[in-house]
Amino acid sequence: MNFFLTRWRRLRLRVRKGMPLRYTMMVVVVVGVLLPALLLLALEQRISEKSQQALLTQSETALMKIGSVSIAEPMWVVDRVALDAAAVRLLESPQIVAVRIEDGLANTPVLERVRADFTGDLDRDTAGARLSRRAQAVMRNGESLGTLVLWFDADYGRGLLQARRDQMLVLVLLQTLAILAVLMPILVTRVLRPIERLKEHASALLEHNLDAPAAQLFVWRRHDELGLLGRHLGRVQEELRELFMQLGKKNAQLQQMAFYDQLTGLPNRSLFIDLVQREMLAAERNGQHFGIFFIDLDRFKAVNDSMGHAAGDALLIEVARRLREVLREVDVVCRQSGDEFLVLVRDIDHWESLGELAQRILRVVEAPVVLAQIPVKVSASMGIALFPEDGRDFETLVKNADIAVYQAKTLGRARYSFYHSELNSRLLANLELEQELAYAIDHNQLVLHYQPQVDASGGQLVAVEALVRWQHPTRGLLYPAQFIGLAEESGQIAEMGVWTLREACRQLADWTARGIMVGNMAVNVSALEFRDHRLLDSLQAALEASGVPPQRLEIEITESVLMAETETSQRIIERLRQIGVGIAIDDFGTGYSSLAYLKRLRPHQLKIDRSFVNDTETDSDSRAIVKGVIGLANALGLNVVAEGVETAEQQQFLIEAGCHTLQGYFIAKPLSVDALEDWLRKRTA
Ligand SMILES: Nc1nc2c(ncn2[C@@H]2O[C@H](COP(=O)(O)O[C@H]3[C@@H](O)[C@H](n4cnc5c(=O)[nH]c(N)nc54)O[C@@H]3COP(=O)(O)O)[C@@H](O)[C@H]2O)c(=O)[nH]1
Repeated sequence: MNFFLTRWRRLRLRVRKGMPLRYTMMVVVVVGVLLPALLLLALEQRISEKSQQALLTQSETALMKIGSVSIAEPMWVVDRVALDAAAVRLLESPQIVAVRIEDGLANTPVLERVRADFTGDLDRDTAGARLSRRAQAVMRNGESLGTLVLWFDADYGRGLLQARRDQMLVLVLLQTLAILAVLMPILVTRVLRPIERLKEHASALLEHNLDAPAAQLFVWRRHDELGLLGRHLGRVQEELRELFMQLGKKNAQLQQMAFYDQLTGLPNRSLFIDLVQREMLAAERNGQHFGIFFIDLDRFKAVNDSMGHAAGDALLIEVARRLREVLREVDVVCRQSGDEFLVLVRDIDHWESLGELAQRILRVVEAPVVLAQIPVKVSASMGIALFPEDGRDFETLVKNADIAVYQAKTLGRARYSFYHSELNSRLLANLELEQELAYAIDHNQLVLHYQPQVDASGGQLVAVEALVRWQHPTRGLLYPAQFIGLAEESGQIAEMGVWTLREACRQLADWTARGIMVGNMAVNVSALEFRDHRLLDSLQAALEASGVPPQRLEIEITESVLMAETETSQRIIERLRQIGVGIAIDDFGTGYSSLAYLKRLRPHQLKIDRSFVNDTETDSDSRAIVKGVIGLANALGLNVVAEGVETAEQQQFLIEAGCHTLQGYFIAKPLSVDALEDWLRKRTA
């Protein structure tokens, strides 16, 4: 029961949701054929029932008549054998169940015959309307001989009707099946299948599966409504395919723009982040490692500035090509920004392999690139961070790789460096110091110490060199080595230089005003400051503000300034000479000393580097170099200062070699203003 209930519910649900067309059609055909036929059948049954009832009544009347006529003669002659035979003959009629002949003669027994297959009771069944009883007088020549009683089977008529209904039902079913057999194939081929195809076609369109076979192969030749619909769908499909093709192209373009660098064609940072994050998930799952290389081109800005942006672009394109070439298929390189590239190095078997790959990258980058027909050599500095050791998220990994780049640059560029946490703390400390330096410049935490330079022959003070110190509130007195590099990197060196010039000139003016004779004032100017045309303005402002004559100011520049001589530095040197400010070449002999620039720039003084002075006691080569520099300076009419004089022997050697000026701890260390004044007082005392 439950089974049928569930089926019925399911069917109702299906019907409510919408039965497949095939079933609907079958139901329509079956119901459409079967229902009228059944109605007709029912009607016909009703009519037949009525007409048959009349026929049966007539037939019963006729049987009564025939029966009474057939028994009249045997009754007259009182032939009981013939009478019995007549009763038996009457029973042969299927309508008659029992026959009773009641003779009118006294003492003549009633003759009753019942059909052999009848098992009921005549009186009871008559009362129950299963039998109908009819009686008729038997007449002969107007005289009543007795009574004939017949019992008729009431079910006989119903049986006939039932048999007829069954036959009709079979006919109706056969007719329905015949109609189904003829109609259904026609409906299937002409309606259902085309609709099915249309449905598949529309579904394929809906799923954007424009190359699905249903959408591709079906050609509609019919000219009816379905054919028209099919052809329309075909056209829609064509138009959609065209539209999707265009959309696909546009999408690809957008993807290219959103995820790839337009200049180099490499993945951009967004795509790279995505790939690295996926790699992290996979690596975490499988317990693997991978590396992030941060590549920064060295002196790319110089190429851009000197050769133009087109050359800079060409260089980046070429570097990107080389990186792609040198990396394995599984690795991913992206352009992060400007001259910075990031590489995701997958499937690392051992750390050494990372170093080897980094080395290969450095080599390919260093191969000369021809830009505007000039072969240009660039190098790269690289930082390497490892997952998961150096970071478990993208930002940390890249930040640490960047810190390692900083380390590689600090170590002299054109190399790679692995990140380690110590680097991070050093960088953080530097960053902190960098921020504090800005505050220090504005809040008078910088001080100048002055180191005396004395005449070699007479020992008189001829100049002092101003050397900057940082009186740090918590770290104590900091020396230039601890913050000049930072100031140069952060650009704060320019501001610091302005302050130094102003303070040195102010102090010189103060000493002069107080009658303290220190000679000239030497101020160090870094290579970076020298490339900034604002140096001249601040220098002139310092001279004007203090009233110090330009001839009493000496600017110390290193050989590196002259080596990287730019238009600006050339102009500055030229202008300094015009103003009358002295130029001293610091650390002379340590760089690529060129006689050509000495001739061109005509500095007024050379300062022999203290490494040569230190070695004069032990190394004959150093002695020869010192003598050579002194000879050269004499020949060019330049003053020579020996720096780093630490012993009496060194001083003696330098005096004998003909050096003009001496500076070093043996004479005096760099001194604060008060200490210098004390030192002077003691000398004159
Ligand atoms: N742009 C600027 N650079 C500056 C400024 N002040 C200093 N500097 C640069 O820092 C360098 C280091 O300076 P400092 O630590 O002050 O060292 C000087 C002397 O202390 C040291 N010196 C002098 N005599 C001796 C000696 O006998 N032995 C020895 N071991 N060291 C000695 O030499 C430094 C001065 O040398 P130099 O400049 O070559 O004359 C300094 O070199 C500058 O480059 C600044 O204000 N601006």
